[in-house]
Amino acid sequence: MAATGIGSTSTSTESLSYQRPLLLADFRTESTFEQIPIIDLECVSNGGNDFTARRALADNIRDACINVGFFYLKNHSIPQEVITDAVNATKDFFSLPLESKKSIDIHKSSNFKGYTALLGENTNPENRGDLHEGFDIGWEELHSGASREDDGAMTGDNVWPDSKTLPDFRGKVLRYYHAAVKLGQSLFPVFALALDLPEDFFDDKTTKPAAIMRLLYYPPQTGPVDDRVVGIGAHTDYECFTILWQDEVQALQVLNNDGKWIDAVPIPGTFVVNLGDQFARWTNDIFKSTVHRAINRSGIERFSIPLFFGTDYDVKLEPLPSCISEDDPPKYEVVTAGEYVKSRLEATYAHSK
Ligand SMILES: O=C(O)CCC(=O)C(=O)O
Ligand SMILES: [Fe+2]
Repeated sequence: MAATGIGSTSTSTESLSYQRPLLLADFRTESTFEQIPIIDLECVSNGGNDFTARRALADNIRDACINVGFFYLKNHSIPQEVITDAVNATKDFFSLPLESKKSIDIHKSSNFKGYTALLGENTNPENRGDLHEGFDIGWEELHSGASREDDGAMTGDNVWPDSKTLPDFRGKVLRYYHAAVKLGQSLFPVFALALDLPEDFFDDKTTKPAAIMRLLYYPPQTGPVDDRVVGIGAHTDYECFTILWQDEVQALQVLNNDGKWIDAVPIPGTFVVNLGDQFARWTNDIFKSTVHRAINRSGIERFSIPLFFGTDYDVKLEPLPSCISEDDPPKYEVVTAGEYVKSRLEATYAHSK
C-alpha cells in the first residue's frame, strides 16, 4: 500500500534538499529538553500539496526526533467520533469479568495478540510487572476480518472477545486502528524528509502496515508506590514510531538526558508521537528512541491507546548511509523488523509464562 497524505513526486526544490550534506547529528542541541514540543500537522492533513510547508514541518520533526524523541501532534485527521467510539469500546472491554478476558489471554496466542492481565507484562526487566491490563491487535482487514497470510515472525490472526457480549467492539476498535494506520502512513514521508531522504523512501518498506495496537487500562496506584511495580516500567518502544492517544489523566513520563522525568501532560485533541528502536536502528541513534514510563497516581482510572508502527516485518533494519561514518560505525546488528519486534515481545512476556 502506498503512503497516503502527501505526494511523493519530486520537484526541483526537493531534489536539491536531498543533495544537502547530511550532518544530522549537528542538529543536536547541547542542553536537554524540559518540554515536549507540539507539532502542527495541518499541512499534511489538508492534502499535503505545499512542499515548503512540508519541508518546514519536517525540520520541526527532525529537531524533535534528534533532541527529544517525543512530540505532540495537533491537527491530525482522525475524527473525534472514531476516537470516542474506540475509547468507549476499550472501557467496555476492561469492564468484562476477568474470566472472559482470560479466555483470550495473550499467552495462548502464537503472535502476541489478545489480553494481558495485571502484572502480565514486564517492560522493565528490573521491575516486578506492569500494573496495567492490555489488549493487543495487529493488522486485519476491516470488513472481511482477514489477517495477512505471511507476516514472517509475527504471522497470525487477531483474537476478539465474544461478539454476543460486546457486539460493536471489533468494528469500533478496527475503525480506529485503520484511521491511526492511515495517520502513520502519512507520517513516514515526513520522517523521510526529516532525514533528507526522498519522501517515498519508506513506501516500499511499509507496504503491509506492521502496526500493533494496544488498548490499555491503568488502575490508580494509591499510597506508597513500589518503584518496581508501576503502570508501565521504564522502556523504549520497539517499532519506528508510536501514535498514542491518552485520556486526560497524567501518568506518562519521558526521561531527559539529565535523567529527569518530564511529564507528558495530556493535551486534548492531540496525540503523543514517540520514536522507537527501529528508527534508532535506521539512524544509528541519531533519532532518539526515548525511555518513558507511566505511573497513574491520579486516584482515578486511566486509559490509553498506543499504535506502534514499524517497517514491514521482512525488512532489514540497516543503518542509513547518511547516519554512519568512520567515526560513527554501525551500532546494531542487522535483523529484520519482525525478528526484532518478536524478540522484544518475547522478553516482555517471559516473566508471566
Ligand atoms: O500508556 C501510556 O501512556 C504509554 C504506554 C506505553 O508506553 C507503551 O505501551 O509502550
Ligand atoms: Fe511505550
